[in-house]
Amino acid sequence: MLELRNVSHEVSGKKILNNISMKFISGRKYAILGTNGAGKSTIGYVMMGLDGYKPTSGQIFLNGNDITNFNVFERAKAGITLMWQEPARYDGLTIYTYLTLGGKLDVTKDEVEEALEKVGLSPKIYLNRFVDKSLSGGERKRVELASIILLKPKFVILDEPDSGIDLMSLDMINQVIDFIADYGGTPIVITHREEMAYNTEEAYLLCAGKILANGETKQVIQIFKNICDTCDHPNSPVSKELKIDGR
Ligand SMILES: Nc1ncnc2c1ncn2[C@@H]1O[C@H](COP(=O)(O)OP(=O)(O)OP(=O)(O)O)[C@@H](O)[C@H]1O
Repeated sequence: MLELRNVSHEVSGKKILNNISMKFISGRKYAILGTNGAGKSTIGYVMMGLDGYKPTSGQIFLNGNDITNFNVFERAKAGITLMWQEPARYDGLTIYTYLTLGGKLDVTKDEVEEALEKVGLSPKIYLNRFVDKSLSGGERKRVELASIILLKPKFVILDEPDSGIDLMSLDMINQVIDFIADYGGTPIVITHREEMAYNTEEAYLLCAGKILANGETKQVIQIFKNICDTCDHPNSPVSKELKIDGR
């Protein structure tokens, strides 16, 4: 289990995250839902341990061990992965080299081709393409999803996985999310779109760095629609956390 306990994150005196507590159980599918600027990506960066995103207060635990002071490499080694909203480019690396970690990953060429097919990239066309600016943003995102299929990380934070990918591909992304849960991993989908959250089981609704609601995804989406869609002061949180029964 990955757990955030009373995590706050301040930048120049502004609380971007305010006393966040979250639990992510292995094999369960999660969404972190909220409008633009709610603090969703910041939570992803804090969980991943990126430079400059150490909690100002609070702790992060992985299977009961305090990993608050682990850096990004130590967290990656421990099984936490972040799929960026804007995936990185790796000039000079082919998709095949990238996906096999330069041959270090114990996978066959067939498995690499199968992973590419699962994300809608024809191996014949893409295997030897470079992971550089010649790939579109959506193609790079698909390559990242193929990498998740091959690496099978324990906790996968997917930051706006559908951004840059056409709507038709929502099913493909949902299949990857199911695949992660099926191998016992934990997908954590960061999104401002309820459509992207529907395939998860549990959701956290964020507003102005605070948790407004947590519970079964369908119920949290209902609250998102009732409160956030009609809110005339986005990112000014209502005063108390809404608890949903039957968690
Ligand atoms: N370094 C920083 N300095 C000042 N404000 C920051 C900094 N980083 C983030 N913020 C602010 O913190 C808030 C949360 O940002 P974050 O990127 O986590 O939101 P988000 O929910 O992921 O939004 P989006 O859906 O637009 O990606 C925003 O108001 C953002 O402007």
